[in-house]
Amino acid sequence: MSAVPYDHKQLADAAGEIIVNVRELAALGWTPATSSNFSRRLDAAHAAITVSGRDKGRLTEADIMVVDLDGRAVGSDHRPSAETLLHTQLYRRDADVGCVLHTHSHNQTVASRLFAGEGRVRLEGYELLKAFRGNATHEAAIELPVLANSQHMPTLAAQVDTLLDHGPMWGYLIDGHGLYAWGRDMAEARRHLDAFEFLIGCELDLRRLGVRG
Ligand SMILES: CSCCC(=O)C(=O)COP(=O)(O)O
Ligand SMILES: [Zn+2]
Repeated sequence: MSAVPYDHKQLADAAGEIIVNVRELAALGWTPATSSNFSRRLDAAHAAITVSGRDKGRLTEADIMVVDLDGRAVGSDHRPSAETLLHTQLYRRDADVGCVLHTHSHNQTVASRLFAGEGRVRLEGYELLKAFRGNATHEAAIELPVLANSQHMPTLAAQVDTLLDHGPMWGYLIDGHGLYAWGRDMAEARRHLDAFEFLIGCELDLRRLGVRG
């Protein structure tokens, strides 16, 4: 058995994929001021995740580390993301989850404030709803939950667990904070993240135009 219980090639591949994708997200302005965190499953017991506090627009391999699914660092002295539990809970719960992306875009943050009272953003009537796994038609509605912010990750994780008990979902907002989105792999997680961002932007514009709200 090797000294570290995960495949180094898999880690290098995952780190490369995270770096390329997060660079794009940072260029869009979705990761301001070192915010946001990103992870990819490595195997049944490990995930690669961003080191806490790093500038997500300038990630290198040294900014990606390995955690077990209890969020403990594996083979590294660095501190994993302060929000690691919100990643590992999804990997633990569903073997199909392969990638978790968390961003703090302007739209996500404004929408989280605007819709916190309702506890959700209802997304309905958009062709782009087909971007979400399992949604074959624009006629289906998606409810994007908005959770109260907390610095206590077990509190947030417990709320997410309760939501997931009620059916599949691909993301949630945290009030005044940002968006979590996930998928089977990086491509699917990106598609979900991009679709949420676009649809949230549409809902905000409709309110600015006085069409809704
Ligand atoms: C400066 S952003 C505050 C923490 C946060 O919300 C975040 O997404 C980044 O935390 P991390 O520990 O993953 O760098
Ligand atoms: Zn955050």
